[in-house]
Amino acid sequence: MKKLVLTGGGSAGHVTPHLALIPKLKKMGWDLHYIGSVDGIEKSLIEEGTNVPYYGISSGKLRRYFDLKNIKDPFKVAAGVAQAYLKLGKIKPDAVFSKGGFVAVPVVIAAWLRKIPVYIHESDITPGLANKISSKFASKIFVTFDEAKKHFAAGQAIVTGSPIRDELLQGSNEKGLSFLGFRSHLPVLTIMGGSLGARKINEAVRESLPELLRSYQIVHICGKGNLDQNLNHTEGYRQFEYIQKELPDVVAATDFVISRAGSNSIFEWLTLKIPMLLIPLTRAASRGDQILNAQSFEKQGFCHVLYEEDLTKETLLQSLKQLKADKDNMQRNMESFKASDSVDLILRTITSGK
Ligand SMILES: CC(=O)N[C@H]1[C@@H](OP(=O)(O)OP(=O)(O)OC[C@H]2O[C@@H](n3ccc(=O)[nH]c3=O)[C@H](O)[C@@H]2O)O[C@H](CO)[C@@H](O)[C@@H]1O
Repeated sequence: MKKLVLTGGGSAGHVTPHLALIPKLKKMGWDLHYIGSVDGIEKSLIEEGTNVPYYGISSGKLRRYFDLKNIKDPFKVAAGVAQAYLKLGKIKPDAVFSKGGFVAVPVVIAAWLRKIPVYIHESDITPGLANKISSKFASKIFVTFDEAKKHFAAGQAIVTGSPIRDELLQGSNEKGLSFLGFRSHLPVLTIMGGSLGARKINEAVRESLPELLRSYQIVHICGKGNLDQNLNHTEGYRQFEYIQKELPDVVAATDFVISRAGSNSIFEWLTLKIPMLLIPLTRAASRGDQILNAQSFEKQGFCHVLYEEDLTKETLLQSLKQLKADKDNMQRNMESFKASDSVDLILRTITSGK
């Protein structure tokens, strides 16, 4: 039986593509194992969402800026490499597949030391630091965007698009409404501030609630620790830290979305043809990857964009009005998008061992 070690974490975008691949890999007879951090979001997503055995290793953040933790973290990364090296020695996988994030770097280095082929996937137009480092040790790099290819060595990258979980496309509108306690008299607006939530979006939404609730029923995915208990009994408003199992039904019940521009999320909304208003993470808080993602979608007529610097109660309400008015047009543009068979492309390459 062929063995594959999966790795990636730190935020859900570095894990959910694995969730799309796992059922098919199992059907093909692969023996799967996951190496992640001791307590990152990847641990609960894998342990609760699959029966793939999970192993936690030490991990440190790699920063481009000065921070006192920069002194301690290289030791944590070195410890992670040693732990991953031992684990890989026990599992003896045929390959390692990394979806990026800092925890993946020690696993990739350990795999390279053991001469195990490494595959990685990059979801954004520009690679993150973890994937930039990992690419030096990888045989092939799968990328979501064609524009990402130029950041890697010639011939190394394959455009596969974004692997999307099958179940996300099979949700039920009725089940979604019933789970949310909603009726069908008003459209459902889902707000998803990235897998870790977004403070500024949460504030603007909560400030605009009285106006929003006149026109929409609201699902607010606000991230861990961001629930507002005062709003628990607000009619037509449901808040969640994260939605795992019920997400397919919730998206099936969704008419409009306000979302961060994380790559996996926006390709999911696009595939589901749900009109989206994107509020990308700022350059101050990131390398600007979400801005590029959002601009690429905007150019193709798949979304409207509201920059966080311009986000106020007024601009939020105004942007939503424009989104509603442009709905049919946007959905027509989305119809022209043909998703690549991402899961199969990735599986074919990993299986062929090239
Ligand atoms: C802050 C940060 O570093 N963000 C990055 C991170 O975003 P983030 O982790 O938010 O990633 P994405 O938006 O790409 O993916 C989030 C995933 O989580 C899922 N989900 C989310 C909320 C929820 O309640 N339930 C649920 O299942 C979504 O369906 C999606 O599959 O990785 C992305 C892909 O590299 C990057 O583009 C983002 O810039």
